[in-house]
Amino acid sequence: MRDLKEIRKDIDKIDNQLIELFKQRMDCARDVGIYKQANNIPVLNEGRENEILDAVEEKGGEYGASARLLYSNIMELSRALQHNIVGSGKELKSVINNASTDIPSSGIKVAYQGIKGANGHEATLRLFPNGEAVNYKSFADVFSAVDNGEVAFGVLPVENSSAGSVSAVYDLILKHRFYIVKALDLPIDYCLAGLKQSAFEDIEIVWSHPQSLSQCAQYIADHGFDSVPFSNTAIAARDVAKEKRLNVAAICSYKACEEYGLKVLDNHLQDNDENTTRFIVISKKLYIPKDANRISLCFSLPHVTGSLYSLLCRFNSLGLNLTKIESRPRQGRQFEYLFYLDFSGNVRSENVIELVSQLSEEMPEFSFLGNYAEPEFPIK
Ligand SMILES: C=C(O[C@@H]1C=C(C(=O)O)C=C[C@H]1O)C(=O)O
Repeated sequence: MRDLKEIRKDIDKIDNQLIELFKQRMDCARDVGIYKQANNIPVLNEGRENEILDAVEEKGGEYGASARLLYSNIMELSRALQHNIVGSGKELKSVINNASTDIPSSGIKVAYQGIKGANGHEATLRLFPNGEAVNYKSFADVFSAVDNGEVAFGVLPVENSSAGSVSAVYDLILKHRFYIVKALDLPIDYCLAGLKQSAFEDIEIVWSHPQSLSQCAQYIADHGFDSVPFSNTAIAARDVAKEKRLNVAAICSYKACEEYGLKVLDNHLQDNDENTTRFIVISKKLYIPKDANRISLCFSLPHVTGSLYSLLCRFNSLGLNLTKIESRPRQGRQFEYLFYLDFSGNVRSENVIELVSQLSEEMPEFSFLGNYAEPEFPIK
């Protein structure tokens, strides 16, 4: 067995050579960048990269796979350097520089899905206390209202702490690619809302939105209730009041229960005490408030091995914290996905804007969805 001190001495010697070679390689990459800028050549050259990766894998012998991984990282870094030199992402930078900082708070209409008393209505009141909340039937209708200018903003639920993502909304975000300008994590508390003349023992059937049924799945199973999906919790409450069936109750907010003249038959039905739903605000116009701390992007991945891995490496190398990544299948394309990604940061910091600009050039179907302020903890 070799002596540990001796081996470490060798490693130090090799590292000294490696770092010199790494610097020389980066200098070459920089020169290639200068050439590319002068000759208007794109930074990424997949063919060349694949040739290099295949060659190092072959030469790497028993460490072939590791050599490939090491080189894919090195090339990622050399590309990042070249993007800086060629000034990638000019269009995006100008969009970001021209964004307004102040989101109007009054004299505006804000769309939400459902009716008065819905969680979306509550989120809208919290996000725009001085705005005019306008209700729409479906999530798609909220997007259309923003699209055709009927409203300035739309409020949509994207994720619940126990039931997960609202995938229908993600699909609409990826389709329309409006900007996200605000977000909020709203605590969600459900009651069992029945007719004034019903007693808890009469209830056999519960009506609610599928997300809410899922957040109360254990409660529903424990009581042996049959559940019926509704387009919205407040609509379920309104219809319980309208249809007057003694054995039916809605699972809805306390506000909806009161709004539609129902009686609380049971409290706090959610399986998880810390039940919250994250809402976002969509807009056709970009606003980036000064205190923005969250960035959302969407894109598809280039058809190269490890492209998701190398993307994540780039965030890691800048110390940026991903808070969400969601993949949605692309319509009509088997096993191809669009990615939606959130991370912490502000585009006014240099490393963040550089990274986003680079991705805007390299990721197919890239969109910058926004940089907005989101409280770190759920509001009370
Ligand atoms: C250095 C170049 O630019 C990029 C980086 C590469 C590398 O680091 O080897 C290879 C191809 C390009 O995607 C080049 O084009 O040669």
